[in-house]
Amino acid sequence: MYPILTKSLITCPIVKKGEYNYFVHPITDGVPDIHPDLLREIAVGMIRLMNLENVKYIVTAEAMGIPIGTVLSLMTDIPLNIIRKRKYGLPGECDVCQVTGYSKGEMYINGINPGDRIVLIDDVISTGGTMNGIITALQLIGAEIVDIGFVIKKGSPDLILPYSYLVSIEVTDSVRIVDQTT
Ligand SMILES: O=P(O)(O)OC[C@H]1O[C@H](OP(=O)(O)OP(=O)(O)O)[C@H](O)[C@@H]1O
Ligand SMILES: Nc1nc2[nH]cnc2c(=O)[nH]1
Repeated sequence: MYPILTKSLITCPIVKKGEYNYFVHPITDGVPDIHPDLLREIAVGMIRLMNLENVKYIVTAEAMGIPIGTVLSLMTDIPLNIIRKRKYGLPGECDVCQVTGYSKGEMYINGINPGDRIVLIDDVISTGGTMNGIITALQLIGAEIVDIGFVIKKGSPDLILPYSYLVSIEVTDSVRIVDQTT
């Protein structure tokens, strides 16, 4: 179903971050480079998969949600809202606590208002820590989360809302494809 994405995953390197098996891939790291045919395959797949009806923003997290979010925005004409790792101190700025399998930090939401219909997208979900923090903050703001989509599901994340993905993987000393959406 996603031949370019699956081939790129099977061949990508793994590095250790402590005990965490971290796969290094064009879409999740920009390394070694991002090919347009891979971006196109992913964007078409995500547009087919997601409900984008009357959506005000495609919302994604800095940094690696940005390439996919940009392509989706260009293809759908829906504006992109980026949750940043930089604090601006603007009125209404909302803090997000981010915990992943290998890092902890803060992210900041600007420009989303109560009642806004939004979709959330990201390159990968692993523990679900990043997206659960984002969902909780957006629910506090009062945004309407219409749909959530990832390119890659790694392992068995625990997310507080339903979501879809293109390809599911397990990562040990290599990447194994578990399933793909059709
Ligand atoms: O489900 P989780 O365990 O939370 O992991 C998923 C998050 O990890 C990556 O971001 P990262 O914080 O590495 O930042 P980057 O996009 O700047 O590389 C990825 O872009 C997701 O946002
Ligand atoms: N590139 C990359 N990003 C991640 N985000 C969460 N887990 C991973 C991983 O294994 N690789």
